[in-house]
Amino acid sequence: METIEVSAGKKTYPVHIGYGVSRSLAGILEKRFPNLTSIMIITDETVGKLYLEELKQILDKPSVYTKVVPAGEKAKTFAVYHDCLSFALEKKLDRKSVVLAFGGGAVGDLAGFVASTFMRGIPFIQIPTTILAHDSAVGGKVAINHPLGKNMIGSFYQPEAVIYDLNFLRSLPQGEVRSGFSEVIKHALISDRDFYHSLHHSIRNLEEISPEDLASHLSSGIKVKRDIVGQDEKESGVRAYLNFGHTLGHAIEAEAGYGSITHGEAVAIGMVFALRLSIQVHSLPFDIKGFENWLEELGYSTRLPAGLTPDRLLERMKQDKKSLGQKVRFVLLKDIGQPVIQQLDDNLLLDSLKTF
Ligand SMILES: NC(=O)c1ccc[n+]([C@@H]2O[C@H](COP(=O)([O-])OP(=O)(O)OC[C@H]3O[C@@H](n4cnc5c(N)ncnc54)[C@H](O)[C@@H]3O)[C@@H](O)[C@H]2O)c1
Ligand SMILES: O=C(O)C(=O)C[C@@H](O)[C@H](O)[C@H](O)COP(=O)(O)O
Ligand SMILES: [Zn+2]
Repeated sequence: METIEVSAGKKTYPVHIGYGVSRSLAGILEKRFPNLTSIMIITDETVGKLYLEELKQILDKPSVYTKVVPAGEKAKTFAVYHDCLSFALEKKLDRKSVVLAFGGGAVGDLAGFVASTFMRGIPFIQIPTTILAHDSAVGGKVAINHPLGKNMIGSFYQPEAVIYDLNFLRSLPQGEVRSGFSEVIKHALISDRDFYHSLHHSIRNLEEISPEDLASHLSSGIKVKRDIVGQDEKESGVRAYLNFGHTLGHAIEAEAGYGSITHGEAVAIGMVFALRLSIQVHSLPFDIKGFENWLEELGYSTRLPAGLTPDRLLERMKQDKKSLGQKVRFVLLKDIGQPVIQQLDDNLLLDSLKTF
């Protein structure tokens, strides 16, 4: 097991990562919350079926209530958010209660937003169960979607701890492995040439990553995130680098319909697009063809899904949270590990989308 300390704003919390770390949950709760009154687990239908009993046995406590929400992006809606708050009120949660976010990034984002707003904020713990959640469980961005844009309703609200038991990852379907790994690639591209090259050279098949290598890649990704969030909790500057690939990625998710393409697969397409722009605008020295071939070998699509038009995607990108005055701001790379944020002209974006 490894523990990575994350400092964000005034708060520092541990990320415990390793195979079997969830066994320490009861001890962590007792130590951190001596006056705990009740626990609300928020999980989704899939994770609930697979692992809820196991989690409850580890907790072995009275006053544990479970709210099961739909799997995937369907959880990140106003209706489900409302249901969770009603459930918390019905179960008489109070300010000494704790929310446990047990699932992937969708559950983590929803549960964190519930915790951040219930009684103006009660503590929560992230217990991530996907590869992607090495990213989503750390750093305190919590949100639900709006039909007009991804993660538009949310807050910055840090968890008390992240307990990342990699044993839960064993049941992930291949598409979710791929989705999650896209954020690992993102963390490598924005931070460190060696990290990126080690992924590129060693991974030819996502099904064949050894448990040790997986733990090491996830830990490296978390450290990239820790370093950035430690400098800029609320995205007034460098935190935007974590949005590499997301300007187009989020536009694709919203335009295609939330859940019709996974977050990571949309981000992979967004990264290819951002890298192509980086070559054009900053003469980024990068073998884009080699990168695209590698992604395709791993099963990613590197082009826009059918039916999405450049005009509509540009309109979506103008609604991105990084945009200012309807001017799209992109994260580009000057080199691997050297991200920059840059306003781009609408015509350049439209032309690039048309030929993408
Ligand atoms: N807050 C952040 O910083 C941040 C960062 C990245 C992504 N996100 C958000 O995270 C979400 C994507 O996260 P995700 O990919 O984890 O999605 P997810 O939570 O939707 O999980 C993906 C699918 O895998 C299933 N699943 C989860 N754990 C499983 C397991 N152990 N075994 C089998 N199936 C399992 C889920 O039921 C779901 O169907 C998006 O909404 C994205 O916007 C947030
Ligand atoms: O933590 C961040 O900051 C990120 O941008 C991480 C992203 O991977 C993640 O998808 C995040 O939810 C996007 O944030 P948003 O502010 O663009 O909604
Ligand atoms: Zn993301």
